[in-house]
Amino acid sequence: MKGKLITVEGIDGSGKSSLVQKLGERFKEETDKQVLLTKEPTDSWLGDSVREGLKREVDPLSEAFLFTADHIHHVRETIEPALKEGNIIISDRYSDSFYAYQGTTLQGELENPINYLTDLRKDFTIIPDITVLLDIDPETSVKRIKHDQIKFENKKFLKKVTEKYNSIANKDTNRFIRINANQEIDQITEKAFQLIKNQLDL
Ligand SMILES: Nc1ncnc2c1ncn2[C@@H]1O[C@H](COP(=O)(O)OP(=O)(O)O)[C@@H](O)[C@H]1O
Ligand SMILES: Cc1cn([C@H]2C[C@H](O)[C@@H](COP(=O)(O)OP(=O)(O)O)O2)c(=O)[nH]c1=O
Repeated sequence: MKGKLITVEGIDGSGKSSLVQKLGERFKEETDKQVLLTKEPTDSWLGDSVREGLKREVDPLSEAFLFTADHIHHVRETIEPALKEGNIIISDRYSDSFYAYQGTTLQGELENPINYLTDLRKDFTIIPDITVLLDIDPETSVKRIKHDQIKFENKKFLKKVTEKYNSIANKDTNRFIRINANQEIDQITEKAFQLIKNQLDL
């Protein structure tokens, strides 16, 4: 029995964490499968190192490898075993965050950052069965953020990340579901839930 990997993506403040919680509740109500909620950066010490890096000035290539160490750990320790068990996994961020954010921080440093980053991970990542991309204007998403802002949480940067997300999603329309995040959370949840259920035949 093979499980399903669902990922939720979008810029900071787009509503990912809220959606993951609500989707988790919906799937628990409607299926007899185990539902596992997870996230990147992870809660492990590798995730702590990533969060430490987010508070510091660090060169973007080193930072990309920190994110990648955390991702490998996440795939091996959490994703692979849960898929083997037949679980439904919902991850709050995953590799598309990496391609969109590090694709932006490495712009100008590498010739084609997204190709480089995709190639870097191709031998050990597991591609999600479906990815929900929350569409929102950075002006709106930044206003929603209540904690002290970390380095990526500014409109100019998030505009560039949005362009990267759009270009990644446009190349993989079978995997991506795009939802307008400027609606009530319950509406977003219901739309995402129905689309995922239909597409994955759950
Ligand atoms: N659909 C929505 N409409 C209005 N506010 C929202 C919505 N979804 C989330 N929020 C609020 O916006 C803030 C950021 O949401 P969160 O789910 O943490 O986003 P992310 O995980 O993408 O950073 C939180 O205060 C949350 O309550
Ligand atoms: C997983 C991942 C996150 N990030 C960034 C996005 C966020 O700005 C930051 C922390 O992620 P997160 O805690 O999910 O932030 P938020 O809840 O505000 O969306 O790390 C990357 O740059 N690359 C990655 O591969």
